[in-house]
Amino acid sequence: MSALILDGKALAKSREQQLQAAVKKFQDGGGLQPVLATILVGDDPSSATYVQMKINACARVGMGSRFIRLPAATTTQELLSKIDQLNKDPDVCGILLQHPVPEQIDERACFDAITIEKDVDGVTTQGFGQMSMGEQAFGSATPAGIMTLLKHYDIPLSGKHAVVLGRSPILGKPMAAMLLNANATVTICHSRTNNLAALVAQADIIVGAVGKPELIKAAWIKDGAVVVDAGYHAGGIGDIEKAGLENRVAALTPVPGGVGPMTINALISQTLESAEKLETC
Ligand SMILES: NC(=O)C1=CN([C@@H]2O[C@H](COP(=O)(O)OP(=O)(O)OC[C@H]3O[C@@H](n4cnc5c(N)ncnc54)[C@H](OP(=O)(O)O)[C@@H]3O)[C@@H](O)[C@H]2O)C=CC1
Ligand SMILES: Nc1nc(=O)c2c([nH]1)NC[C@@H]1CN(c3ccc(C(=O)N[C@@H](CCC(=O)O)C(=O)O)cc3)C=[N+]21
Repeated sequence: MSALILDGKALAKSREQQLQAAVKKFQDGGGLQPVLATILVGDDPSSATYVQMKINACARVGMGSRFIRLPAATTTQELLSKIDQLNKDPDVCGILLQHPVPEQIDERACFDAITIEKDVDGVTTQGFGQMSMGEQAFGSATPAGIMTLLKHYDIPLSGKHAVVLGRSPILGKPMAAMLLNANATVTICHSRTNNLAALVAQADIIVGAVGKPELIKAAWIKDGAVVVDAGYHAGGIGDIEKAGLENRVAALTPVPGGVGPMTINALISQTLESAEKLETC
């Protein structure tokens, strides 16, 4: 058996073409250009690269972006007042605060200061709560992108045992809630989980989001499973070891070219959705 490759790069590309047409239609109908504001605090080079990738994606589909770069020594108060300004700015329809922020900043308070209407990256407590309850809200970008990818490839989720490794506020936890809402039976593992290998061995669907290169071993994964790797490390390595998996699992996401492009795609599609809902845009 040769695994189905869940090609996030190709899917994101074709969805960008549809988005580009939708942005044009929105503007032809009298809408203003949808604008995503991205905030980067500090000078971490990989964060700067990710933000640039998001700005480039906006440009490719004809959306505007506003880039706000703040010094590493920014205080919580200063960041909160910047977010408040963007909340009130009628030209901005989405706000992205790049994670992580320097440690003196209360990241949760800053995420939660983003008005729900403009939370196109799905990071607020309110958005998470609404999404978890099955109410309308923008999903956290990475798990939302993963759900779009699974849906595109008709991966069955109902009744399946999904094992999510990682419980971070913008990845593992919302991923688990989305899979639960799609009627999967969900197990969430984290750094205190005792029997990781045995739990992974039971999984029909595995989502790796631990932030440790190849922590999840190929040998733990059963034949026929669906393998989703959100991890991204230098050298094109994910959180899941892939050796030999292509010949025995049902489907897998490549790294790179899997989850990453779908994250950006979720962000920009949700930005257009926000523009369509907001009366000011
Ligand atoms: N492609 C994309 O678009 C994106 C990719 N990423 C990637 O996804 C990965 C996860 O990111 P993120 O969620 O932000 O990371 P965090 O560091 O915030 O969270 C990591 C999670 O993994 C858990 N964990 C750590 N070590 C172990 C272990 N030994 N066994 C089991 N669980 C463990 C932690 O548990 P505990 O809670 O107990 O500490 C925590 O819940 C990273 O590789 C990151 O680069 C992230 C965002 C977007
Ligand atoms: N508030 C917030 N929201 C995020 O969504 C968020 C964040 N903070 N902080 C950092 C992580 C990281 N992240 C990535 C997005 C795309 C790729 C991506 O497209 N990667 C390409 C490879 C790119 C390359 O290196 O060429 C791929 O996987 O194919 C990777 C990582 C979003 N994040």
